[in-house]
Amino acid sequence: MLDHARMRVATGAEVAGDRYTAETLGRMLKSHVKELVEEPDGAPYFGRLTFDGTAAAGDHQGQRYHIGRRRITEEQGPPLVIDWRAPVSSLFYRASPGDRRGVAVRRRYGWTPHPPIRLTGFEDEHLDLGEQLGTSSRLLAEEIERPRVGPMRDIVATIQPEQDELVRADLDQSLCVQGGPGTGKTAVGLHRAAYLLYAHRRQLGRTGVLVVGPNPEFLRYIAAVLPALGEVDVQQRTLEELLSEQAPAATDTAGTARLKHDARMAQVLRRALNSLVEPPTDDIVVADGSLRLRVPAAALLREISRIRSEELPYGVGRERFRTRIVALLQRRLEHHGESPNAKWLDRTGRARPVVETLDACWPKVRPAELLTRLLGDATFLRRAADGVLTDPEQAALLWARPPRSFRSAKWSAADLVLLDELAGAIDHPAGFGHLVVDEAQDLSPMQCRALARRSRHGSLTVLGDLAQGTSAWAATSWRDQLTHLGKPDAPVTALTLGFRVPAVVLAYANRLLPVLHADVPAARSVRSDGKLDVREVTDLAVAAKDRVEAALEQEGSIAVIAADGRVAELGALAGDRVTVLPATLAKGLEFDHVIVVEPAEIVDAEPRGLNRLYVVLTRAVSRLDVLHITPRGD
Ligand SMILES: Nc1ncnc2c1ncn2[C@@H]1O[C@H](COP(=O)(O)OP(=O)(O)OP(=O)(O)O)[C@@H](O)[C@H]1O
Repeated sequence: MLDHARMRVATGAEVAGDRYTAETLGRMLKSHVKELVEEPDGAPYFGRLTFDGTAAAGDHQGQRYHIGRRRITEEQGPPLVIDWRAPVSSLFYRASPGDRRGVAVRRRYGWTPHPPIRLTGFEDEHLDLGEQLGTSSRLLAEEIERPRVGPMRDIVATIQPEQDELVRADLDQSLCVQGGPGTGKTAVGLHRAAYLLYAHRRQLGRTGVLVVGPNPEFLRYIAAVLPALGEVDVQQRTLEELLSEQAPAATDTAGTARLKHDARMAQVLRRALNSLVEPPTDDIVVADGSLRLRVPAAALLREISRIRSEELPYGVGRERFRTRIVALLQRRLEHHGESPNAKWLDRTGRARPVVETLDACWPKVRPAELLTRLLGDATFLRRAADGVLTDPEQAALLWARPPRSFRSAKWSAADLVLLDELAGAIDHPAGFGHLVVDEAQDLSPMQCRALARRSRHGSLTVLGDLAQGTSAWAATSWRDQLTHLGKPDAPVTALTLGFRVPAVVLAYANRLLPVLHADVPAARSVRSDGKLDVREVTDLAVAAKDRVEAALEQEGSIAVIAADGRVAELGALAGDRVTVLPATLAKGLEFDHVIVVEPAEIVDAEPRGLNRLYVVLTRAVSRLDVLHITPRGD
């Protein structure tokens, strides 16, 4: 393919007609070559389907196809390798002896994990003879047991049938995946993004796909998956990055933050906005040549109430009001036997009396301006919050020392969410065609609304685990969370097969489940390997050092995870393969060997500390060491 593409660059330059066409064509061909050259050095294919000659095989009777990350073609003839996302490839993931649709043999290929890429073996399933390996596939086991070095990898070669169903769900289908630790939620979400881009390239090229993750560390870990699948145009952001370019410059107390994240705040903000709309005090009079066109205040008031009943975004309402005023003036003009043109309409919309009425009755407003007023002016807040927030709640919202102007206001993280709500109530933000939301159990109702606004005309893939909820507002029901996300009817599917955490480690962590206040099915591991070592020690730092040294004798990544307050003291253990990680940043990550230092401290550090511990204990791919001084039951 590369040779052909290069040749085309050469001939293209010679044969193209005028200079402009030649240049455009040349650029196009060159970027194609660049794309091919930059293709990550991966296995050219990972699977093969052999169809039988029966009618069930349909168009594929007697055919044999190789399946890979990308389609590979020669200049002519059928493709040598079919894209894993093509319709026929779904049989590679889903065909079974009971429902084989003409597939006689499924073959999986194994390759060396690093360049130079060499084929190491293959594995056949004769579906026509009733063979099915399922999760006992040796190549699947090798793939999931392979040491984790560097960033997260794609799973195209081993996507499981229940994962594939989620990956290939229709674009207009929003869905929610409740999955225990390591069941592949993140992997499914990323592969779904890649699949949707393949199946709806044009539509999504226009509207965009966005992946939202909990923090920058997590995004760095997953960043390479989509590019490895050839998709470089997906935006991957934290919610904070999505909502605001500014970083928070103030902090709220826990209680105030919680209140600001409460869904009732949306109502308060909406009421504050609406309270800016005032009835007109005077008629509008516009001079037009010798005519004086008048619209009575009563008519203006009627228009205002009509527009308000439509519940448009505030800014759209203001423009609608302008249009209606102009229409009323136009009617007066026509009354005098004149018919106005577009220029007249435009000019009148900007005429001083019209703008004055508009500014008086439906003033322009900036989110920061309004929020400053709301948090700084007890009377204004009371008007907006009366009957929605209690008196103590209102008092908790008010700034102790209001800033001089909205320009010098210092916003907390929660304030930035409120500002986004206001911006969205003034004018709808641009949305995405599809949004993948990871760790969605941790989103507050107000954060959910921010995402709902951005997917009004698109669909959502919502991923999470109620048992791993650690925020103060963590969800306890997916139905409620989906309602805040604007997709109340999205089906919730559970994934329970764990691909990361070995059975012995998962069984240990799952003992926490009954106290996590989450009604979720326990995950069970497909991995029987792995090691768990729980030790009572006398000196945590010395013990941690000792465990790190032992861990370094084996292959793979190592993480020392401790309560945030203890991390500094362990910092010196960090090294080439060793990460020292505060418990609050462990979410979504994975390491071959995890050393947890003093679980009791992790639990005590925050209100949902037990859930945090559950997250921390389930980061291990192969080995988990738990070091503790404090005896705590088990
Ligand atoms: N079908 C599969 N084949 C091979 N590996 C898989 C498969 N599904 C998931 N994995 C691997 O299992 C690990 C866990 O997957 P992932 O991080 O997507 O799980 P998760 O459900 O998001 O976990 P958590 O909730 O703990 O963050 C990853 O390394 C992923 O590549």
